Amino acid sequence: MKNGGGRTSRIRRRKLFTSSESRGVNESYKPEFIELKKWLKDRKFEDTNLIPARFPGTGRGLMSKTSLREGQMIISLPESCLLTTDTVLRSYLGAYIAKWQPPPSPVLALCAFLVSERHAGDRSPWKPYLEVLPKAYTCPVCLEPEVVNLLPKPLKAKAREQRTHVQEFVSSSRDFFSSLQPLFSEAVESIFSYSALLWAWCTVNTRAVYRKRAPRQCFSAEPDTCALAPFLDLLNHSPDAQVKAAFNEETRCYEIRTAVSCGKHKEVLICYGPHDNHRLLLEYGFVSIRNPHACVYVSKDVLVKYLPSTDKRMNQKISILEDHDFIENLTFGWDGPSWRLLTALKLLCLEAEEFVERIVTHAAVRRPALELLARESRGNARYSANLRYK
Ligand SMILES: C[S@@+](CC[C@H](N)C(=O)[O-])C[C@H]1O[C@@H](n2cnc3c(N)ncnc32)[C@H](O)[C@@H]1O
Repeated sequence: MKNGGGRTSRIRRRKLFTSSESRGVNESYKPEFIELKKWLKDRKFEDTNLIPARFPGTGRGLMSKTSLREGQMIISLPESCLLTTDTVLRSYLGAYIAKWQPPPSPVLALCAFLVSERHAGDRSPWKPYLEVLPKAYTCPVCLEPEVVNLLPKPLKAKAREQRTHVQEFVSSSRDFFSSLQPLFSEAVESIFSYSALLWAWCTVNTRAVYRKRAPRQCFSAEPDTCALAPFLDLLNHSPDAQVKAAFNEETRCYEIRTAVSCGKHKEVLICYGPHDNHRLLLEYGFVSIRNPHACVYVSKDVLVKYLPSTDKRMNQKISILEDHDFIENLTFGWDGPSWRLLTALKLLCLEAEEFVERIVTHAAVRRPALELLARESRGNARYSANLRYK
């Protein structure tokens, strides 16, 4: 078949891309969404202008039924719909958490509750929510080692760290799960299996909204900031989405308002944060094609490889950068090198005399010397960013 490369086929391709990106296929008729809507209504959630739909670019998300005005409330989810550590403490797990030593983390409590409720099946009051949760995830911890091996080096290292973290999270919680045995007729090992806990961990990590709770004695010192927000958690990410999202202490609802107007039948997106694609893949299992925060990580090996091998001070310079946490997260973005990368490069490129004068002989004031380099680099990074847009 001939591969069309002419002007007409380019225009056709472009049109297809634009229309398929904005048009979603309504999924609100699906039984699981009808059940979810009833469940939300029972908990005083008012109907919204949004419906579940599937989009070619982003997958399942929420679509506007009507056009939306700037500042319009699009979701107001009552506290009673949120799944938080309060929900867990009020449940049958509460007494077990309260007496367990050392205290479990807030995330462990949420994961244990999710696994236990999913195991309860039809008996779970959370069933309509559990039914719409993804069955599997695409975060690196879920990928086969051969796939992880194909990732760029710094990301590969972070993906392996994530796997180790989850494995430790599960193995260090085994005794806690054993303590829950009186609640179940089946063996807890089969209920709280690695795959069940991996699913729960990914559910919390890819879907939870930020809702800070004061520390409590029954939990470990890790911050308690995750809340699962049914329906609201169907919103996909766009780096340039403009919405305002926060828990309103007066209305006791998690509220989302548009910051700009939005057309009818468009996907409504929120911004998960100014994340680069490494972070999006690690935390959410996807990458964003036109990501203004996309960047390339520069490893220590690459830095050393392209600097003069004759520099006798290279090892000393590298260890100064390591000591001051300036060897990780060095990146090139759309605007050129980040100020961290510029700082590292400045230090590594200092001539012997200047290096001795500015850094070595002032060992006691090394931090301020580095800070000065960093400040100069911040200025340069901003300057190169401005140049790009002129
Ligand atoms: C809070 S959920 C959003 C709803 C989700 N799409 C669903 O079907 O349940 C976050 C997950 O949605 C997916 N996602 C969000 N934004 C995306 C995007 N721009 N492109 C592709 N997938 C996206 C990722 O799998 C991410 O982990």
